[in-house]
Amino acid sequence: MASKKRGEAQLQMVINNQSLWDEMLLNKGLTVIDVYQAWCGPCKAMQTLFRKLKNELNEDEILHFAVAEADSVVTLQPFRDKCEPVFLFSLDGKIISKVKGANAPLVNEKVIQLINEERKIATGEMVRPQYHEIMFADSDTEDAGEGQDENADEQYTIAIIKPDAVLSGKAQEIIEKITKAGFIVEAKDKRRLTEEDVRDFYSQMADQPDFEDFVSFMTTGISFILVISQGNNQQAHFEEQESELQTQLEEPSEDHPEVEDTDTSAEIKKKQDSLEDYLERQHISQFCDVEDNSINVDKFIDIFFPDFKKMKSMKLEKILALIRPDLFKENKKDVLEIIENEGFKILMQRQIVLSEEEAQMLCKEYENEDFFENLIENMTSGPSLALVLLRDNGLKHWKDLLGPKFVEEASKHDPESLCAQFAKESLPINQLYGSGSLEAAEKEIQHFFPPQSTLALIKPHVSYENKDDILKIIKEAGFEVTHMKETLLTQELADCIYMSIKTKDFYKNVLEMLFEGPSVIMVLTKWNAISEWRRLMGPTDPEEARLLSPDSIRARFGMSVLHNAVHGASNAFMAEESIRKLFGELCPENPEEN
Ligand SMILES: Nc1ncnc2c1ncn2[C@@H]1O[C@H](COP(=O)(O)OP(=O)(O)OP(=O)(O)O)[C@@H](O)[C@H]1O
Repeated sequence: MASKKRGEAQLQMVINNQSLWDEMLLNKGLTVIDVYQAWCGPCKAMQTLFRKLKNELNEDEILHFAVAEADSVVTLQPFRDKCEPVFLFSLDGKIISKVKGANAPLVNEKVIQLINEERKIATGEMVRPQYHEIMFADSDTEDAGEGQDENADEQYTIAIIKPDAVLSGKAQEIIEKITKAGFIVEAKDKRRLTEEDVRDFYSQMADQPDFEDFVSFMTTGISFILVISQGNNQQAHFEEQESELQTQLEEPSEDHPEVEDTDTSAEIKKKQDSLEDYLERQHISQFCDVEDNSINVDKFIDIFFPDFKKMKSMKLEKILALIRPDLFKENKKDVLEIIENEGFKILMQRQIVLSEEEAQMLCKEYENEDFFENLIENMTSGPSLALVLLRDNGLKHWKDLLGPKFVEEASKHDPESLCAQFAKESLPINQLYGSGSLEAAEKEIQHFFPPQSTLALIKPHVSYENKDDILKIIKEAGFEVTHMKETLLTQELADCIYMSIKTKDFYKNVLEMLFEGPSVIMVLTKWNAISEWRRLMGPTDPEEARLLSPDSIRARFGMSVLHNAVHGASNAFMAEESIRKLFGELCPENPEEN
């Protein structure tokens, strides 16, 4: 599609959406992918190496090269906004290795080694190794150079919250404490443990006299089983914990008799690293048992979460969620808080009174129920809140959180589910809705949040110094930078962008300002993009912006009415006209209504 990439197309396939990414994974043999950012483009320097490898190895069947824009592919989300190029190696449908930075010798060596292996596998000289898929950690602190199998780096702990804590409603509190301390709950399940599970997990206690009683206690009720990782932000909690521990040192109590005066900062640091120690300090270790021996952890992950590795590699999923009218009216804040605490990012939200058709579409599964008519009436009676949620494994997590569809079942078997917690008399079903599948989610999001494109411009006076800051703000606001180029505008282009002020006295000043240097011209896409971008820009006059909208771009980077940092199309007609003029046939038309 983008003509600037036409010259590269022969060497590198262009991946600019998730389905092309998924298709690429089906490539036979090895694919080397240059993951790039829209504003800096693919790594030109490495293309020389790729061309050389392509010619010298002469293995077009099993050696492919690709460029993938981090912003357009959901899987590549962890690489967004990173300045350094990243090269991924895809083999046999898995990303098995990663090289950070334009490290030509390392990439060269890896390609040659992997192609040699492929050749041997093809001739039967060697068996295909079990490749481990690497995880894409969103971390700036990883070493530059070769990325490793990040699975090997992940240290997991299994925690079991016992039935008595679940029964007394303490489980959620414990999980909240753990996450607040900076640990990450990677997977969570509620289940009644079998006798075999308990004997296996607690095998070290098997010779204790009351072990049989313990087994029967553990198997009588529901436990919570968690896979926990350390998380990068634990350091942020370190100071808090350190001061807590220092207080304990200063005021020894019966609860902490073992803490000695000689406890140093290093010792404290060691303590904050262990979940077990943390639970002990919080006096909740009697409710939650921990296993952190890596061999056992691996074994129990396979037993309790057979899909865990698959789940980890599933990456981010976008779903549509809906808070039905009664719940929206009464408990909107509580629900939104839970959504955020559960690690969902709210990408878009919109208050909407559903049409009858829309209500029927979302309630199709109940169409044969007695209460269907009542349900549709209820759903169209007032505003609902539609949300686009993003999270690792989002579809399943949202379903688990909602719990059963019917209130009766939820209250009986899953009282902690949102269905039970937020039940209302008006409906026998869950007050919250979630997409049934990823395919349904895509359609529903498209329906409720149709994407719109607008033209945006970073004016010359800030295009050099503040471009990156402004782009960061744009991305954080959820815009997709669909197209971008840096150019010195001609009068013809300026006339098109500013057609509505061409007759104004100050237009000559506007032209002068535009000719001061290159502008960054972009197509920004998201739901409601035209008005959202104008809101993000702020009022025309930066002085007014600083008063009325201090976080806006013009408030932060504008100097005067003329030098006010950014421009945005005022309406759909202007957006379409100027996009067509500046980017030609590249951009699809906006939907009728947005
Ligand atoms: N009185 C003025 N004197 C000088 N320049 C002005 C004046 N009014 C507007 N401008 C400039 O002309 C641009 C276009 O004016 P318009 O009235 O369309 O404002 P806007 O819609 O807020 O801004 P934009 O169209 O750039 O997004 C403004 O961004 C500003 O730089």
